[in-house]
Amino acid sequence: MPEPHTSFGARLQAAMAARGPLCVGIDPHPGLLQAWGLEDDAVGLERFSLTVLEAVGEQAAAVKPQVALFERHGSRGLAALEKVLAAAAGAGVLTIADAKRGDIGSTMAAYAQAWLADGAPLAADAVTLSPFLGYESLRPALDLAEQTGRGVFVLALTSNPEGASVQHVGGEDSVARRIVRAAAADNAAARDAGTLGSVGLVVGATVGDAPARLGLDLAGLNGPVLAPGLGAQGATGADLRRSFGPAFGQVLGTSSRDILKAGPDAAGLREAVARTLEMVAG
Ligand SMILES: O=c1ccn([C@@H]2O[C@H](COP(=O)(O)O)[C@@H](O)[C@H]2O)c(=O)[nH]1
Repeated sequence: MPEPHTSFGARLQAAMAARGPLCVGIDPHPGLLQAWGLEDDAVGLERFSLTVLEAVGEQAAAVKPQVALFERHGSRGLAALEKVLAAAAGAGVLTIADAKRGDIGSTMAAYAQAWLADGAPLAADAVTLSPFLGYESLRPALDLAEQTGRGVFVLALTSNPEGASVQHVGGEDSVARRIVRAAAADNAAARDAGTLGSVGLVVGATVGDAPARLGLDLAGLNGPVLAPGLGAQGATGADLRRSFGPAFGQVLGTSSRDILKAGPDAAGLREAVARTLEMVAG
Protein backbone atom coordinates (compact mmCIF):
# COMPACT_ATOMS: atom_id res chain seq x y z
CA MET A 1 0.00 0.00 0.00
CA PRO A 2 1.35 3.51 -0.76
CA GLU A 3 2.46 5.61 2.23
CA PRO A 4 -0.27 8.05 3.31
CA HIS A 5 0.64 11.65 2.44
CA THR A 6 1.09 14.36 5.02
CA SER A 7 -1.47 16.90 3.85
CA PHE A 8 -0.46 20.24 2.35
CA GLY A 9 -2.38 22.02 5.14
CA ALA A 10 -0.34 20.24 7.81
CA ARG A 11 2.94 20.84 5.96
CA LEU A 12 2.21 24.52 5.48
CA GLN A 13 1.14 24.90 9.10
CA ALA A 14 4.48 23.42 10.21
CA ALA A 15 6.45 25.64 7.82
CA MET A 16 4.61 28.77 9.04
CA ALA A 17 5.26 27.82 12.66
CA ALA A 18 8.97 27.21 11.98
CA ARG A 19 9.72 30.08 9.57
CA GLY A 20 6.95 32.63 10.01
CA PRO A 21 3.88 33.52 7.97
CA LEU A 22 5.56 34.78 4.80
CA CYS A 23 5.55 33.53 1.22
CA VAL A 24 8.09 35.06 -1.16
CA GLY A 25 6.82 35.65 -4.69
CA ILE A 26 9.09 34.70 -7.57
CA ASP A 27 7.95 37.20 -10.19
CA PRO A 28 10.64 37.64 -12.85
CA HIS A 29 9.26 40.84 -14.40
CA PRO A 30 11.24 42.16 -17.39
CA GLY A 31 12.17 45.31 -15.43
CA LEU A 32 13.52 43.26 -12.51
CA LEU A 33 15.53 41.01 -14.84
CA GLN A 34 17.08 44.13 -16.34
CA ALA A 35 17.81 45.62 -12.92
CA TRP A 36 19.51 42.36 -11.93
CA GLY A 37 21.68 42.45 -15.08
CA LEU A 38 19.91 39.44 -16.61
CA GLU A 39 18.51 38.89 -20.08
CA ASP A 40 14.74 38.71 -20.53
CA ASP A 41 14.93 35.08 -21.65
CA ALA A 42 14.66 31.59 -20.18
CA VAL A 43 18.27 31.62 -18.90
CA GLY A 44 17.56 34.91 -17.14
CA LEU A 45 14.35 33.54 -15.61
CA GLU A 46 16.12 30.48 -14.28
CA ARG A 47 19.07 32.42 -12.86
CA PHE A 48 16.71 34.94 -11.24
CA SER A 49 14.47 32.30 -9.68
CA LEU A 50 17.27 30.07 -8.40
CA THR A 51 19.00 33.11 -6.88
CA VAL A 52 15.82 33.93 -4.95
CA LEU A 53 15.39 30.32 -3.89
CA GLU A 54 18.98 29.91 -2.71
CA ALA A 55 19.01 33.26 -0.90
CA VAL A 56 15.69 33.15 0.95
CA GLY A 57 14.23 29.64 0.56
CA GLU A 58 15.08 28.79 4.17
CA GLN A 59 13.50 31.99 5.52
CA ALA A 60 10.13 31.61 3.81
CA ALA A 61 7.24 29.27 4.62
CA ALA A 62 6.72 28.96 0.85
CA VAL A 63 7.68 30.50 -2.46
CA LYS A 64 5.16 31.45 -5.13
CA PRO A 65 6.34 31.50 -8.73
CA GLN A 66 4.08 33.69 -10.88
CA VAL A 67 3.36 31.34 -13.80
CA ALA A 68 2.44 34.11 -16.29
CA LEU A 69 5.96 35.51 -16.17
CA PHE A 70 7.34 32.09 -17.21
CA GLU A 71 4.58 31.44 -19.79
CA ARG A 72 5.46 34.62 -21.68
CA HIS A 73 8.62 32.79 -22.78
CA GLY A 74 6.69 29.78 -24.13
CA SER A 75 8.11 26.29 -23.80
CA ARG A 76 11.53 27.56 -22.69
CA GLY A 77 9.95 29.58 -19.91
CA LEU A 78 7.95 26.58 -18.73
CA ALA A 79 11.11 24.45 -18.83
CA ALA A 80 12.74 27.04 -16.54
CA LEU A 81 9.73 26.84 -14.21
CA GLU A 82 10.02 23.04 -14.10
CA LYS A 83 13.63 23.40 -12.95
CA VAL A 84 12.70 25.98 -10.31
CA LEU A 85 9.91 23.78 -8.92
CA ALA A 86 12.24 20.76 -8.84
CA ALA A 87 14.97 22.78 -7.11
CA ALA A 88 12.52 23.99 -4.47
CA ALA A 89 11.28 20.45 -3.85
CA GLY A 90 14.89 19.29 -3.51
CA ALA A 91 15.57 22.04 -0.98
CA GLY A 92 12.43 21.28 1.03
CA VAL A 93 10.79 24.62 0.20
CA LEU A 94 7.02 24.56 -0.34
CA THR A 95 5.84 25.91 -3.69
CA ILE A 96 2.59 27.61 -4.64
CA ALA A 97 2.24 27.89 -8.42
CA ASP A 98 0.31 31.10 -9.03
CA ALA A 99 -1.46 29.94 -12.19
CA LYS A 100 -5.08 30.97 -11.38
CA ARG A 101 -6.54 28.05 -13.30
CA GLY A 102 -10.27 27.35 -13.68
CA ASP A 103 -12.34 25.60 -16.36
CA ILE A 104 -15.30 23.30 -16.94
CA GLY A 105 -14.85 20.07 -15.00
CA SER A 106 -13.58 17.84 -17.82
CA THR A 107 -10.80 20.28 -18.75
CA MET A 108 -10.19 21.16 -15.12
CA ALA A 109 -9.05 17.57 -14.68
CA ALA A 110 -6.20 18.25 -17.12
CA TYR A 111 -5.16 21.44 -15.28
CA ALA A 112 -5.24 19.44 -12.06
CA GLN A 113 -2.97 16.78 -13.61
CA ALA A 114 -0.57 19.49 -14.78
CA TRP A 115 -0.05 21.11 -11.36
CA LEU A 116 -1.06 18.56 -8.73
CA ALA A 117 -0.26 15.03 -9.97
CA ASP A 118 2.68 13.06 -8.60
CA GLY A 119 5.43 13.03 -11.22
CA ALA A 120 3.95 15.83 -13.36
CA PRO A 121 6.74 18.04 -14.74
CA LEU A 122 5.12 21.18 -13.28
CA ALA A 123 3.88 19.64 -10.03
CA ALA A 124 3.89 22.16 -7.18
CA ASP A 125 2.81 21.79 -3.55
CA ALA A 126 -0.23 23.96 -4.28
CA VAL A 127 -1.79 25.93 -7.11
CA THR A 128 -4.03 28.99 -7.23
CA LEU A 129 -7.48 28.47 -8.78
CA SER A 130 -10.16 30.80 -10.10
CA PRO A 131 -13.76 29.83 -9.18
CA PHE A 132 -15.40 32.01 -11.86
CA LEU A 133 -16.87 28.90 -13.54
CA GLY A 134 -18.39 27.90 -10.23
CA TYR A 135 -16.66 26.47 -7.15
CA GLU A 136 -17.79 22.92 -7.97
CA SER A 137 -16.12 23.08 -11.41
CA LEU A 138 -12.84 22.97 -9.45
CA ARG A 139 -13.70 19.54 -8.00
CA PRO A 140 -11.14 17.57 -10.11
CA ALA A 141 -8.37 19.74 -8.67
CA LEU A 142 -9.78 19.58 -5.12
CA ASP A 143 -9.94 15.80 -5.34
CA LEU A 144 -6.49 15.33 -6.85
CA ALA A 145 -4.93 17.70 -4.33
CA GLU A 146 -6.40 15.64 -1.52
CA GLN A 147 -5.17 12.37 -3.06
CA THR A 148 -1.60 13.60 -3.59
CA GLY A 149 -1.13 15.59 -0.37
CA ARG A 150 -1.17 18.88 -2.24
CA GLY A 151 -3.25 22.02 -1.82
CA VAL A 152 -5.14 24.75 -3.62
CA PHE A 153 -5.78 28.45 -3.02
CA VAL A 154 -9.12 29.57 -4.45
CA LEU A 155 -9.55 33.26 -5.28
CA ALA A 156 -12.13 34.77 -2.90
CA LEU A 157 -11.36 38.49 -2.46
CA THR A 158 -8.49 39.48 -4.72
CA SER A 159 -6.11 42.33 -3.96
CA ASN A 160 -7.00 44.40 -7.05
CA PRO A 161 -9.73 47.08 -6.72
CA GLU A 162 -11.65 45.70 -9.74
CA GLY A 163 -12.28 42.40 -7.93
CA ALA A 164 -15.05 43.95 -5.82
CA SER A 165 -17.30 44.37 -8.89
CA VAL A 166 -17.71 40.58 -8.99
CA GLN A 167 -16.67 39.28 -5.58
CA HIS A 168 -18.82 41.64 -3.45
CA VAL A 169 -21.98 41.04 -5.47
CA GLY A 170 -24.90 39.39 -3.67
CA GLY A 171 -25.28 41.37 -0.43
CA GLU A 172 -25.72 39.03 2.52
CA ASP A 173 -24.94 36.08 0.25
CA SER A 174 -22.01 37.56 -1.66
CA VAL A 175 -19.94 35.63 -4.18
CA ALA A 176 -16.96 35.83 -1.80
CA ARG A 177 -19.02 34.51 1.09
CA ARG A 178 -20.18 31.53 -0.97
CA ILE A 179 -16.58 30.70 -1.87
CA VAL A 180 -15.53 30.86 1.79
CA ARG A 181 -18.43 28.61 2.81
CA ALA A 182 -17.68 26.05 0.08
CA ALA A 183 -13.98 25.91 0.96
CA ALA A 184 -14.77 25.56 4.68
CA ALA A 185 -16.99 22.56 3.90
CA ASP A 186 -14.07 20.93 2.06
CA ASN A 187 -11.85 21.46 5.12
CA ALA A 188 -14.33 19.91 7.56
CA ALA A 189 -12.55 16.55 7.79
CA ALA A 190 -9.23 18.26 8.54
CA ARG A 191 -10.94 20.35 11.23
CA ASP A 192 -12.26 17.15 12.84
CA ALA A 193 -8.72 15.71 12.68
CA GLY A 194 -7.31 18.85 14.34
CA THR A 195 -5.17 20.00 11.40
CA LEU A 196 -5.34 22.89 8.98
CA GLY A 197 -7.19 21.97 5.78
CA SER A 198 -5.57 22.01 2.35
CA VAL A 199 -8.21 24.14 0.65
CA GLY A 200 -6.94 27.67 1.08
CA LEU A 201 -8.28 30.98 -0.14
CA VAL A 202 -6.72 34.07 -1.67
CA VAL A 203 -7.79 37.21 0.16
CA GLY A 204 -5.75 40.29 -0.62
CA ALA A 205 -3.87 42.14 2.11
CA THR A 206 -5.35 45.27 0.54
CA VAL A 207 -9.05 44.48 1.08
CA GLY A 208 -9.50 46.61 4.21
CA ASP A 209 -12.68 45.90 6.13
CA ALA A 210 -14.31 43.88 3.31
CA PRO A 211 -14.03 40.51 5.12
CA ALA A 212 -15.98 41.93 8.08
CA ARG A 213 -18.44 43.91 5.93
CA LEU A 214 -19.22 40.84 3.83
CA GLY A 215 -19.48 38.61 6.90
CA LEU A 216 -16.76 36.21 5.79
CA ASP A 217 -16.06 33.55 8.41
CA LEU A 218 -12.36 33.16 7.62
CA ALA A 219 -11.55 31.72 11.06
CA GLY A 220 -14.16 29.04 10.34
CA LEU A 221 -12.42 28.22 7.04
CA ASN A 222 -9.90 26.08 8.91
CA GLY A 223 -7.54 26.58 5.99
CA PRO A 224 -4.72 28.87 4.98
CA VAL A 225 -5.38 32.35 3.62
CA LEU A 226 -2.86 33.57 1.06
CA ALA A 227 -2.72 37.35 1.29
CA PRO A 228 -0.97 39.11 -1.61
CA GLY A 229 -0.58 42.86 -1.69
CA LEU A 230 2.14 43.49 0.89
CA GLY A 231 4.73 46.08 -0.09
CA ALA A 232 4.38 46.98 -3.78
CA GLN A 233 0.55 47.13 -3.59
CA GLY A 234 0.71 49.18 -0.40
CA ALA A 235 -0.49 46.81 2.32
CA THR A 236 1.29 46.46 5.68
CA GLY A 237 1.37 43.99 8.56
CA ALA A 238 -1.05 46.25 10.45
CA ASP A 239 -3.48 45.96 7.52
CA LEU A 240 -3.31 42.16 7.80
CA ARG A 241 -4.14 42.24 11.50
CA ARG A 242 -7.00 44.70 10.92
CA SER A 243 -8.51 42.86 7.95
CA PHE A 244 -8.21 39.30 9.25
CA GLY A 245 -8.84 39.68 12.99
CA PRO A 246 -9.37 36.23 14.53
CA ALA A 247 -8.19 34.51 11.31
CA PHE A 248 -4.78 36.23 11.43
CA GLY A 249 -3.08 33.01 12.54
CA GLN A 250 -4.08 31.32 9.26
CA VAL A 251 -2.76 34.15 7.09
CA LEU A 252 0.26 33.62 4.85
CA GLY A 253 1.26 37.08 3.67
CA THR A 254 2.97 37.21 0.31
CA SER A 255 5.20 39.81 -1.28
CA SER A 256 7.05 39.77 -4.60
CA ARG A 257 8.39 43.03 -6.09
CA ASP A 258 9.11 44.74 -2.78
CA ILE A 259 11.47 41.90 -1.83
CA LEU A 260 12.83 41.13 -5.31
CA LYS A 261 13.97 44.72 -5.91
CA ALA A 262 16.61 44.10 -3.19
CA GLY A 263 18.36 41.50 -5.41
CA PRO A 264 20.42 40.07 -6.89
CA ASP A 265 22.58 40.47 -3.80
CA ALA A 266 21.72 37.52 -1.52
CA ALA A 267 22.29 39.52 1.66
CA GLY A 268 19.99 42.25 0.34
CA LEU A 269 17.26 39.71 -0.42
CA ARG A 270 17.62 38.13 3.02
CA GLU A 271 17.42 41.52 4.69
CA ALA A 272 14.25 42.38 2.70
CA VAL A 273 12.63 39.10 3.75
CA ALA A 274 13.60 39.63 7.40
CA ARG A 275 12.14 43.17 7.29
CA THR A 276 8.90 41.91 5.70
CA LEU A 277 8.60 39.05 8.18
CA GLU A 278 9.03 41.48 11.06
CA MET A 279 6.32 43.71 9.59
CA VAL A 280 3.93 40.76 9.11
CA ALA A 281 4.54 38.98 12.40
CA GLY A 282 4.53 42.29 14.28
O1 LIG B 1 -5.45 38.78 -5.53
C1 LIG B 1 -4.31 38.56 -5.96
C2 LIG B 1 -3.91 37.30 -6.39
C3 LIG B 1 -2.63 37.10 -6.79
N1 LIG B 1 -1.74 38.12 -6.80
C4 LIG B 1 -0.36 37.81 -7.24
O2 LIG B 1 0.56 38.05 -6.18
C5 LIG B 1 1.73 38.68 -6.68
C6 LIG B 1 1.85 40.06 -6.07
O3 LIG B 1 3.04 40.68 -6.49
P1 LIG B 1 3.59 42.03 -5.80
O4 LIG B 1 4.80 42.35 -6.61
O5 LIG B 1 3.92 41.71 -4.37
O6 LIG B 1 2.51 43.05 -5.94
C7 LIG B 1 1.61 38.69 -8.21
O7 LIG B 1 2.20 37.52 -8.70
C8 LIG B 1 0.11 38.67 -8.42
O8 LIG B 1 -0.29 38.05 -9.63
C9 LIG B 1 -2.12 39.36 -6.39
O9 LIG B 1 -1.32 40.32 -6.37
N2 LIG B 1 -3.40 39.54 -5.98
